[in-house]
Amino acid sequence: MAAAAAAEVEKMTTRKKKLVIDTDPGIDDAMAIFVALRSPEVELLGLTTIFGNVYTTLATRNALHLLEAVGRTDIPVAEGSHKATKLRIASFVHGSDGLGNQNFPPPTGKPVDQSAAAFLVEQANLYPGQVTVVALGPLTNLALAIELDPSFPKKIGQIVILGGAYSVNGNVNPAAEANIFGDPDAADIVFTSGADILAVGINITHQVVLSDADREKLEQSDSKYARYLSKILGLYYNYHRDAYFIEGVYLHDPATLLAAVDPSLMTYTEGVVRVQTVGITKGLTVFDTTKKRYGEITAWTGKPTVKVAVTVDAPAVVEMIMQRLTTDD
Ligand SMILES: O=c1[nH]cnc2c1ncn2[C@@H]1O[C@H](CO)[C@@H](O)[C@H]1O
Repeated sequence: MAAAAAAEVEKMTTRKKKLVIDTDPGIDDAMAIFVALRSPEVELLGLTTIFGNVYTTLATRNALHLLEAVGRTDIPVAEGSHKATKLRIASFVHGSDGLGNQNFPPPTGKPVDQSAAAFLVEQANLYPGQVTVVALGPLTNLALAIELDPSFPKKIGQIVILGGAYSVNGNVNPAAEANIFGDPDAADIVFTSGADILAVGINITHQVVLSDADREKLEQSDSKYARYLSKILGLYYNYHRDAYFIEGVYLHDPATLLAAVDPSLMTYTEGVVRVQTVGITKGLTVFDTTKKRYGEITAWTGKPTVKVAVTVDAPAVVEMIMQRLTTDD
């Protein structure tokens, strides 16, 4: 009996985290996908695609291409929604092909015959409470999954969101961060859905910088992941130099992926997040720390709380990313 219990404990502690990455690849998305593939703690169930850095069709093509580039065609790709209210594509950050204007040949594989939202609902039903979705683009697919199955928020294990700018300016405009701005209505649905949510904003990811020295190390590494990334990083570096006046690039997506793998890399505070969906502050994430009892009912009152990252061990995150990308399987 004791042995059986011990075996069960062993199974629990060695069980890999089941992840689905909802992604708009994207240069830092490529890094995040590769870090996931190099993470022994992770079982990658699939990729779902979304517009943002590129249109959804290209996101699907790039997701398939990235998996082919590193020999992981065993991982399914489900294509996501093509539409938000108004599409804004960040080709100025990632290039018109989304992968540093390298114009790679088209992938040979195809997405599964199922929408991203249906794939997400299916995985949540297959492994209730065990699937973590790492959402690296606008939250349209997740909002559609909730529409498809209102019990999705309770069945999904956790949703780790790269999205929002908490007490700092946005990166689209002073109000809004790109992923939330991409579909603010979807974001508000997801944030107030009651799912177990961990949000990582650009107040965190702007602390996680890949320096020029790190880039050189990547270039010197002969891991297939580092070799691939070295090809596509140039444009992303140029963008950061021009837009942010920094030598280095922000590791938004891989940092968020690692928060899903090891939440102890960040600290969090809990409260209610609502998203502004109209006007000049469209896409603004407004966080109520629930520290004050307001005199009247507000749009935040009684809404489910989420965890928002407030600090990050940035050197540890960068080191983990570098370690995983500069070694091979
Ligand atoms: O200046 C920008 N405008 C639009 N998108 C950006 C910018 N910088 C980075 N990203 C992309 O949006 C997410 C983080 O907000 C990341 O996925 C990043 O690749």
